[in-house]
Amino acid sequence: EISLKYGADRLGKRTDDAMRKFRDNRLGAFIHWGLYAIPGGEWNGKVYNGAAEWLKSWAKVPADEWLKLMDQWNPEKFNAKAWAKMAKKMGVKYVKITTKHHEGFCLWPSKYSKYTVAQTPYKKDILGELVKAYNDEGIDVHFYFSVMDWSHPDYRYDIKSEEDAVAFNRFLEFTDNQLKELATRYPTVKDFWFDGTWDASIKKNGWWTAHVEQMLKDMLPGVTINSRLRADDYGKRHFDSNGHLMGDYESGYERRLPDPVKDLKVTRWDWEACMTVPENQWGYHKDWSLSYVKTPLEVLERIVHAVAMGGNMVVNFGPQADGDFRPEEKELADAIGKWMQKYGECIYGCDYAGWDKQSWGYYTRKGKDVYMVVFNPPYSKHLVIKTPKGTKVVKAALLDGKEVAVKETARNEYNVDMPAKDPEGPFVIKLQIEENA
Ligand SMILES: C#C[C@@H]1N[C@@H](C)[C@@H](O)[C@H]1O
Repeated sequence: EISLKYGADRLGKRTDDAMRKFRDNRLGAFIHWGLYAIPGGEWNGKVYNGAAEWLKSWAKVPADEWLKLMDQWNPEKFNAKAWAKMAKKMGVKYVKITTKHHEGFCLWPSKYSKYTVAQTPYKKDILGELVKAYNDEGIDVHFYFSVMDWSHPDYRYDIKSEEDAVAFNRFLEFTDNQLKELATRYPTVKDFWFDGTWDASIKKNGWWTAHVEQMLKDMLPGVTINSRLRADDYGKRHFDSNGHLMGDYESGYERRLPDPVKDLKVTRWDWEACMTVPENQWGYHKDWSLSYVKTPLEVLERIVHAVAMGGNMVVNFGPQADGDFRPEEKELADAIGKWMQKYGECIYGCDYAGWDKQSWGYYTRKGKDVYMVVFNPPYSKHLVIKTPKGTKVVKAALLDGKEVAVKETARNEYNVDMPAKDPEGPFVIKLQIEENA
């Protein structure tokens, strides 16, 4: 291994209570909310089908013109308590909120920027209202923070001169100040999810990324930090030049998931995926017909897929400029919530089971309990199970206790019957097993 000053500072998973809670939460929601919700993907009469929160870039809008949108920021339908109730009903255990996206607009009254809610007609501290409302519902709050800031004159994409270096150091100090401000104002925050860290300017300042992780952990013991913040001495991101994960969990699975057979390496570390409901819209876009919109069933399968491989899943919501959610997102939250109400036992606190994936769906595991989450019931009406060597299946039952027949068909192979009554949707069978039998 090569020696690194700014590489991984720990090998293996964190085992403290705060990380255990992060892991056990399993299901989260993303809130992408900023000035971009006002134009919703349209600029000067042209609708852009790229990600709506990147409209400033697609339409080549100068920062000062873009930030004039602040004069229209007045979400009269915004109700933090209603947002928290919606999250509670969906069964999410945490919510990641965009404190500041690439545009530089801050959802909190930062004293280090003039582009904040305080300088809009709304005036009030939206982030503070949301932190309180979610926490009051027992939901953890995580902060999304974009290091890249299109509003700041000292931001640099690369460091090519002494002037660049001096300006970017001012920018890093500004960023430190905003992060300290967030950690001080909102001490119940449990996680920082950094984004906008791919530019050469940051990769050439790996020291700073290690400093930020340590600074936040000193201020908020137990806080978790995503791998996307980190760059090592040589600019390697997420995993250092020795292949060790930096930060507390891998955060590279954005709109994609590891393969349940070929990518089992991810089960060796903590990781969290995040997903959009349309093909690629994080912020509010007025026209979802421009791309495929995943059904609640397709969102649910991605949630189960992540947990089955020992990861978390964060489902994205892009609230409207008026502070309400679009009908499709309300319907999604309701559908997922109904399923979690009935079957959440196979998600919360669950992990990778270590059994060979079968075509009918996914396994999750919690201690001695192994769950079968069935998405694709076979024509044979038998769900084939292959157990690891020395593991026997003693009993199989639906979560309401009703048993289903299990027949051994070969060494470490079983047929589990489908329930007598068609469950009409993905369902769960809980297995009682004996290991080292
Ligand atoms: C690219 C990019 C960003 N990363 C996602 C989490 C969204 O914030 C998107 O704008």
